[in-house]
Amino acid sequence: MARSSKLVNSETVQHELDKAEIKGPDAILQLSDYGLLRVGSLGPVEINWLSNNAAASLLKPGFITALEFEKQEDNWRRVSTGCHVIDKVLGGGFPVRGITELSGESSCGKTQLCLQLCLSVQYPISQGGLDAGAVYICTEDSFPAKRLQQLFTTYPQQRMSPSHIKEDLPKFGDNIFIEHVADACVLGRLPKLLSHHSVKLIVVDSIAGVFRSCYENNEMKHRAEDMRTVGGQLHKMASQYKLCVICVNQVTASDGPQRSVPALGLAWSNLVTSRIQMHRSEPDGADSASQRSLEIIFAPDLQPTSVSYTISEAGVFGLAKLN
Ligand SMILES: Nc1ncnc2c1ncn2[C@@H]1O[C@H](COP(=O)(O)OP(=O)(O)OP(=O)(O)O)[C@@H](O)[C@H]1O
Repeated sequence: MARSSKLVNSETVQHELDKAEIKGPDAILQLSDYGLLRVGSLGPVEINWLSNNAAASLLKPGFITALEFEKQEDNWRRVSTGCHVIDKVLGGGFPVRGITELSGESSCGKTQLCLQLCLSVQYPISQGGLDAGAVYICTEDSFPAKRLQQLFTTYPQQRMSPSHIKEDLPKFGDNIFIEHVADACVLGRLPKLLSHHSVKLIVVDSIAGVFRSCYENNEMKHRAEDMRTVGGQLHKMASQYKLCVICVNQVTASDGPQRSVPALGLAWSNLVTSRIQMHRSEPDGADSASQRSLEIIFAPDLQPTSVSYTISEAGVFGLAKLN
């Protein structure tokens, strides 16, 4: 580590990192403060010291070339949702680093938002996309193909002003790769696909579905190991291909919208870089704009905040606050 502090015993911190198998500044920065708090016995002072030093060790002192600058930019890109209200809360969109978990009650709109991102990622970088395709891995329900078809026509109209709509819109359907898998081999064919196609978004809908079926009660340790393996693979792909990974997750023990707890427990939570939760307070059929909200629970670079949204034929769109 580049800096030291009288308050922090760097050897103890290093020991805790080694125990948790967290190697290098990249891995440290991919964890939120919440995630770091769960690493051994680190306290807020150590975490602050650790994050500052990890960031400092990545920042090269002095001049960098324009090419290096552009490469650094690639590490911090985001996929716009196509809605400036939601993007504002997300710091520009969904990040291409680490794992972003999108959790929420049934029918709150998680799948809708992910479908929308599969289109948005295909837009040019200048328009908030990443000029690349998406992989959609369904682990539970079948892929909502009809709804996606509808979005092909409705989403671009809402996303851009009519003067921007041109005939050279991306051919959305050609760049979305769909797979149905329901076990821990969920990422089996992905490496090959990623090496042959330009993909910048992976959606796993849902991550709970991967670990639901094939474990008995006495196999929880085995399940946690599989979770670490799958999480590690996703982190590796995100960093190697600089792509955005979104894991949809269900919530359990929902006792009012603020108390919903994402499924899979701590073993999974420790692997998540950013946790975003969608809420829906009324049953289907009673939709009203203010009854849905999207909340940042934790993220390394975002404030905990929330925004109301509505779902229309064109997708998920935020509602600007009235002053
Ligand atoms: N064409 C549409 N127009 C308006 N709203 C729609 C449309 N299609 C779906 N919705 C809304 O989206 C909601 C379902 O969202 P979605 O399928 O993303 O839920 P989910 O959070 O993924 O739920 P689950 O966890 O059960 O899969 C419904 O409440 C429905 O009102």
